[in-house]
Amino acid sequence: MICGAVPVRRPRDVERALEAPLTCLELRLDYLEAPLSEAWPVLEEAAARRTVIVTVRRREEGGHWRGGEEEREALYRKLLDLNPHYVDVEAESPIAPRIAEVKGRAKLIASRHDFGGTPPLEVLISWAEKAAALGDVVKVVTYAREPADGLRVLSLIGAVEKPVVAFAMGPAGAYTRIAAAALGSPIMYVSLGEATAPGQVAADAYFAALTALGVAPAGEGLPSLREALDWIDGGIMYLLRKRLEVCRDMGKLKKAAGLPVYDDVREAQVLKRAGDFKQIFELVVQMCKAVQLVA
Ligand SMILES: O=C1C[C@@](O)(C(=O)O)C[C@@H](O)[C@@H]1O
Repeated sequence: MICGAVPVRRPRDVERALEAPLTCLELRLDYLEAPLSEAWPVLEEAAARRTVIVTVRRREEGGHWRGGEEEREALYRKLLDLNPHYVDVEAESPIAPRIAEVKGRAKLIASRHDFGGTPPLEVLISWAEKAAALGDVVKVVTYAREPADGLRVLSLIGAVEKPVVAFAMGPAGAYTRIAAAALGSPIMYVSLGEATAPGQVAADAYFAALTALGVAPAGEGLPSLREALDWIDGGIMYLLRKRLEVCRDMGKLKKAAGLPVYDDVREAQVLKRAGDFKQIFELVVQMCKAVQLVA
């Protein structure tokens, strides 16, 4: 399940997230600035229309919560009135066992986040075991200082009885966001604009990567095929935005070197390579020339 991580400061943040072609949203209420009463209607709408994870991430684990623990627990208890599919609480926090008692039908994601690094494997396993004793789903997310750190975190997937979400944050851990999906991690987090963690990949980029690797959804029937199209369209839009960024950089270099924007020979090569997509690429080339002109 690919989950859009939403920093919920005000109702509009949730309204925008509901426009994304994602079936799952993580509502990060530790960011909340508006009164809860003002956000409540759209939170109810989100819980009715999407698979929703609610969480109020504490500061010690990279969250934006600035209040006290009593207030945080009260907010969690109120959020459970939304009947969310999941509630995510840090396994280490004193409130976790109490939330586990009152969670109702919501599944508890017992989580552990280390934004400072990635501990030795035995420590990671102890975190996963503690979380498995408390929650329905285990989540361990650390920061990779080097690529090898990610391998230790990924090894938690399948290491305990409960489903495990495990990957590493940061540039060195980026590959684990793909590998974890391939290894069967049940929930993966993507950004819908503002990332909620270092190394978090934009939804469209994630679609492109998983589709390219054959890890995109391939179910039966129209809904699954429509989801696959959403993923492919997202990947196409991501790569087109990337192409425009490269063209803007090219425009700056050409201007500095006194070179013309238009290069007919290069343009002919691109359109020849486009084959059956020549008409589409004629428009793409026009867009890319336009951004070079104003670079
Ligand atoms: O735990 C996670 C994963 C995450 O930290 C990430 O790295 O994408 C983003 C958080 O919002 C979420 O609660």
